[in-house]
Amino acid sequence: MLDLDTLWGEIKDGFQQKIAPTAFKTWIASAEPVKLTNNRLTIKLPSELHRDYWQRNLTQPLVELAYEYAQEDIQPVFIVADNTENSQVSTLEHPATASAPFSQSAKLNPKYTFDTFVIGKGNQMAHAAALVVSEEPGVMYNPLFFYGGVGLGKTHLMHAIGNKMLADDPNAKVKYVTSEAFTNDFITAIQSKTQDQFREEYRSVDLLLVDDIQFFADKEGTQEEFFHTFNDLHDDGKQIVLTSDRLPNEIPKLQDRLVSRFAWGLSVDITPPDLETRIAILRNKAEADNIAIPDETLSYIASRIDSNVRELEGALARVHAYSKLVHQPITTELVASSLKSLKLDRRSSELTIPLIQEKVAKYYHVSLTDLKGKKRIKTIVVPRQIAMYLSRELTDSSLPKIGNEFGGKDHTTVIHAYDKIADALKTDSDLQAEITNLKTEIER
Ligand SMILES: Nc1ncnc2c1ncn2[C@@H]1O[C@H](COP(=O)(O)OP(=O)(O)OP(=O)(O)O)[C@@H](O)[C@H]1O
Repeated sequence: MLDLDTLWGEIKDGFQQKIAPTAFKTWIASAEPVKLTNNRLTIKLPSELHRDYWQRNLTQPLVELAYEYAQEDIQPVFIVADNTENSQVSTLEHPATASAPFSQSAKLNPKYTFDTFVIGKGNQMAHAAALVVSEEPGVMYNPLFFYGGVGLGKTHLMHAIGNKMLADDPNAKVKYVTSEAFTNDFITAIQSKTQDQFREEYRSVDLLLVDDIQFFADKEGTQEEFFHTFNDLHDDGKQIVLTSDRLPNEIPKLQDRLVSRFAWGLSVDITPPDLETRIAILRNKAEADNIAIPDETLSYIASRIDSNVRELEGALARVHAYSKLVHQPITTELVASSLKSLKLDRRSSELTIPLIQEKVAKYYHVSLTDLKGKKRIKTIVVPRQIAMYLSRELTDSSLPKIGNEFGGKDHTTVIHAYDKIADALKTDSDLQAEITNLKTEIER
């Protein structure tokens, strides 16, 4: 009589011999055997994307492995765990085309690989999609669109795709840009009349990675150019990967035709890591940087910092620096005092009103002059009030000083702005999220 656990154990062992560790971690370790009746093996998978991958690539090996062990024909049945409501899959297929030998132009961070990425609930699907795309670029999910809050690993995954593709084929042409760099390149091309070179550069790649495309908002000309770049690459079956802090249809002033094209592939969100994942990320990082730190102290840091991974890594680096400074090993007490004192130092010395103004202006796509000016248009007034609010929250500056920094406004204007935002924050969840994002950006 075949027993579920033993059979699954054998199948897992078999896969471990057959496929690479990253693939094993992504596809096999995340699968859960549920039952075995009449030689039908029910397997629960974390998402539809995982199910598609199993059906396409792993079913046959599974049947063979099961037969090797049990001498029986086992038929797998896949069910999907119910946690994929945020993802939109469309299965437009495009044949992959052979890549030409181009010179490499990617500026990828070599540390951002699949191996150094910790998989958790909030990023499991994004990670799996990234792996599929790196293995078969231009075939399944094109474009692949990652969205989510700051510092959650979107850029990391994007680079991991590029790094994997180059490891598999060093001649592949991979280009990584932020949307701002794309815009700047485009403007330079117009100014220097080198549009042809610009097009050649962007339309001859095998993989185009564009980070933070929310900054395309309002830039008509750039969007037009990007539309054509996108079409050319997509028509040629070249892979495009995009990231943004929100879904395409939530990006203000993003042309409808871009929004609809971005929906052709797969959009997948990344949500903040849970406690276990945060601890695992910290442990990996501590090991990679040779930092000796007890488990309970790792848990303490992970429980204190829950917003984003960049902050988590920053905290570990600060604690490490502090322990060297005071010549003491890292303990929970040391961490508590170092996080506290460093936070206070930072508050008084680095957080200035101009820094807050710069970040707020960038976030809402308004100019610094307008932010500090007198225009009464809503799209400028609200960011101005938010910048005043944050100046009062995050610095020790007096009301008159804040008013002064905003083009010589009266302190009553600052009080009014502060109250308005504080009031709206009680009920407006969008505003709450924006303020949280901004604080993270400012305190980064
Ligand atoms: N799951 C993870 N495992 C390991 N490291 C991670 C993970 N998620 C994020 N990181 C690390 O956190 C840092 C921030 O990640 P990243 O820059 O990719 O964030 P992002 O989502 O692109 O943020 P932004 O919107 O600000 O561009 C990086 O150093 C990255 O390596």
